[in-house]
Amino acid sequence: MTTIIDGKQLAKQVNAETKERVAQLSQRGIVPGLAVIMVGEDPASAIYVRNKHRKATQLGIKSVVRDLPATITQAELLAVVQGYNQDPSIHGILVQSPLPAGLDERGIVAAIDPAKDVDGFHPLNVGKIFANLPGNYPVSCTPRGIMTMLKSLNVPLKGKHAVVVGRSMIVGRPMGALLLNADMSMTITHQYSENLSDITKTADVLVVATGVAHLIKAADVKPGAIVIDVGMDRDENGKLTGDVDFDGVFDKVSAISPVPGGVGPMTIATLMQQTVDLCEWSE
Ligand SMILES: Nc1nc(=O)c2c([nH]1)NC[C@@H]1CN(c3ccc(C(=O)N[C@@H](CCC(=O)O)C(=O)O)cc3)C=[N+]21
Repeated sequence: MTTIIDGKQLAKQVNAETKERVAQLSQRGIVPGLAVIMVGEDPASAIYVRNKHRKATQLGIKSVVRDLPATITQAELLAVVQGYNQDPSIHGILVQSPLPAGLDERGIVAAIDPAKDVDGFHPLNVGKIFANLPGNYPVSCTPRGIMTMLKSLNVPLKGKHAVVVGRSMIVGRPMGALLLNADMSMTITHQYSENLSDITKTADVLVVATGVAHLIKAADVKPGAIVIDVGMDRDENGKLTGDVDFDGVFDKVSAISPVPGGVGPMTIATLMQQTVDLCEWSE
């Protein structure tokens, strides 16, 4: 029996908890605030931003979407970020990625107040997670959501082998850090890894975030493995699909997250959760 890790259902549970926490805060006259900065007109980004805005509003979070032209200069964008840094009604700031060419995304992210860095992309917060420092700080939402998914399975992770395919700053690297912090053995692989299949076949937990549709097939997974698919790819018919050949690996693994309905909804739920975290931590 293979468990389908239902990210949509789990996201509903997380969102219900978030909504309850927002209600508790409102009794003290506090409203968590999220500012989403979107530069240019990337259509995919526009949809994501709209979804985030809708979810935040549903949960009682104040959501501000700032649409800026692709022609904005680095200095002007920095000034917008600094405005939200100074704004006490805003607890989380997110700069939708990717930024148009010509803007230095790293420089913009580094200008966000680390205490308002709801994406967990600021180098200070990235450093903390890699150092496994105790205390309260934001963590990249997709990996944090994936940890929530893994915990929902109620299987021990300690001492097991986690393999992450992909080494991005947003998913692969922080994912590896969280799995390591959960006392797993941890391997990060990437596009230059030799004998990738030999490595993925040793994974008790396999997290795949490459952007290559159906890269991982049945021959690449260990029997009984837990597989998390972070892919957001399009198949030949333009349909959303993952980095894992879901149908092919299904019978071989113990648990797998689908695309859509897996990691995506959990990323948004975690973003909302972390907005409320930042608000509570600022009190
Ligand atoms: N600063 C920043 N922070 C982000 O968190 C961020 C970003 N930039 N840039 C773009 C990516 C992408 N991302 C997604 C979130 C949810 C779904 C999601 O909910 N997907 C649904 C389906 C969506 C569909 O059908 O197209 C699902 O997987 O079921 C997808 C993608 C957040 N991102």
